[in-house]
Amino acid sequence: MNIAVKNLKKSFDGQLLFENLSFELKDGDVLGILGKSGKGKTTLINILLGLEKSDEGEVTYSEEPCFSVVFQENLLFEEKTVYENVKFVCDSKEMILKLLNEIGLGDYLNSKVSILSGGMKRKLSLVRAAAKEGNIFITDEAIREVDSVNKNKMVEFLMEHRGNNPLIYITHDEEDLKLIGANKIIRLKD
Ligand SMILES: Nc1ncnc2c1ncn2[C@@H]1O[C@H](COP(=O)(O)OP(=O)(O)OP(=O)(O)O)[C@@H](O)[C@H]1O
Repeated sequence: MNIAVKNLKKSFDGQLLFENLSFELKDGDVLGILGKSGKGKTTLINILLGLEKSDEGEVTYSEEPCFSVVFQENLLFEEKTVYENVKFVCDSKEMILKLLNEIGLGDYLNSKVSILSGGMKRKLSLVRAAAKEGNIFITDEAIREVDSVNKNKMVEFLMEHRGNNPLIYITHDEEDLKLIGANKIIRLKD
């Protein structure tokens, strides 16, 4: 999968977030998008996902994109169980159990999401993205709300399960970006 982003421009109510933003991604690439709060990180991925329109520019995919996404907000079904949440994107019970065990949620299969801690919900969001057979991985602050041991574990999990698909990794944290080892970085500033 190749992604070509050309001359993107986006502003809201006269506030310019970015312009002339261009980059290309291919299989294996890890793109870090770094920027403080409000600089347009989520807007940029919404444009890539087709949820938001850019003012100018274009995004081209070499094949039909299928996104595995960890959204900034977990967007989990709080009243459904851990298992059911992953089942929405994956038919293989074996795969679901394997992924949940790997990330350390194996004991919570039948627990409602609403009883999980913030970090556990983050892990579940990551499992759901990994369980989906996509060809692009996008994560927005994937490893927030967890301690450093769990951060390392989640990064390892993410890197294993994205396979060779391009990964777009959004964060406001330089240290998190180092952990992920991005080979391309975009810094959104004023
Ligand atoms: N639909 C919208 N209408 C108007 N303004 C918007 C809209 N979406 C985002 N904005 C504004 O655009 C700016 C960038 O928002 P965005 O959510 O992309 O930032 P971010 O870098 O992801 O921030 P954070 O790290 O806090 O999530 C903010 O000032 C926000 O208020």
